[in-house]
This record gives sequence, C-alpha cells and structure tokens, in this order.
Amino acid sequence: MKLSRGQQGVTQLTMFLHVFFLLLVQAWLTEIHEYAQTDVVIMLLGNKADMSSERAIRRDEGERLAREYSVPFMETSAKTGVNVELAFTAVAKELKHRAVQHPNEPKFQIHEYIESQKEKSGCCSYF
Ligand SMILES: Nc1nc2c(ncn2[C@@H]2O[C@H](COP(=O)(O)OP(=O)(O)OP(=O)(O)O)[C@@H](O)[C@H]2O)c(=O)[nH]1
Repeated sequence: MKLSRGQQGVTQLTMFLHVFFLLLVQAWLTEIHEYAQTDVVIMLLGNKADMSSERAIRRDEGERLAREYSVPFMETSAKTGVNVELAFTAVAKELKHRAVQHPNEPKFQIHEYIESQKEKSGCCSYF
C-alpha cells in the first residue's frame, strides 16, 4: 500500500510522539527514583483506557516500563472511571500501613491489592 505524503507525515509524527512519550515516562520515573524521598509511593497509570485504539503508549509498553522500574501499573479512564478510585485507594492504603504498621501485622502488598481489586473490563495492572 502506498501512502500519500500527508499520510506519511501523520505516521512519522505518530511514531515520533510514541518514542517521545516513552522517553518522557522513563525520564520521569528515573527522576523520581533519583530525587524523591526513598519512601515515596510511585504508581504508573495509563489513562484514557477507553480510547484504546488512539493511545500513545500501548498497555504492554506500560507494563514493561512498570516492570523495569518496579512500580505498579494500571490502566485507568477518567471518562468511564475505571480503576480511578482504586489508584487512589491503593496509594492511601500503602501510606496508612507504612504510618501505622504493627510488628505482627503482615506487610501491605500494594501489587497484590491492585491485582485483587482492579476492574477486569479490558483493563489491567502489572507488577
Ligand atoms: N476519553 C477520555 N478523555 C480523557 C480522559 N482523561 C482526560 N480526557 C480528556 O482529554 C483532554 C485532555 O485532558 P487533560 O486532563 O487536560 O490532560 P492533558 O495532560 O493536559 O492532555 P493530554 O495530553 O491529552 O492527556 C480533555 O478533553 C479531557 O476531558 C480519559 O480517561 N478518557
């Protein structure tokens, strides 16, 4: 199939933005690891999950980044609300457990919590 110059331009721009966004997320995660306090809670969210065909970063790429930086990953949608509450609840629970951890209590596992609570409707989480 032969693409017109306009189509080629759009394809090149899409590829450029794709690489740009991936590098941007990597840079953010690197900076957080480098400069934030060691006890900071980091979570990678892929928003606009309802627009799966138009996403800038694919789910498997989000999962790969999350694995690389050892952070939980979920896809969310501000439009449908999928996994939005869970993202906040998971971070809140992690912070609460850190603040009031009792010696005999098992450590709160944010990844397991997300796995058990996430909405399955075409969405995901990964650690
Ligand atoms: N369909 C859909 N639209 C969204 C979602 N989240 C935000 N938007 C819309 O995307 C547009 C940009 O949203 P902003 O919150 O301003 O985000 P931004 O970071 O400034 O811009 P983006 O690069 O588009 O994310 C607005 O029109 C929002 O209503 C989502 O989960 N699903």
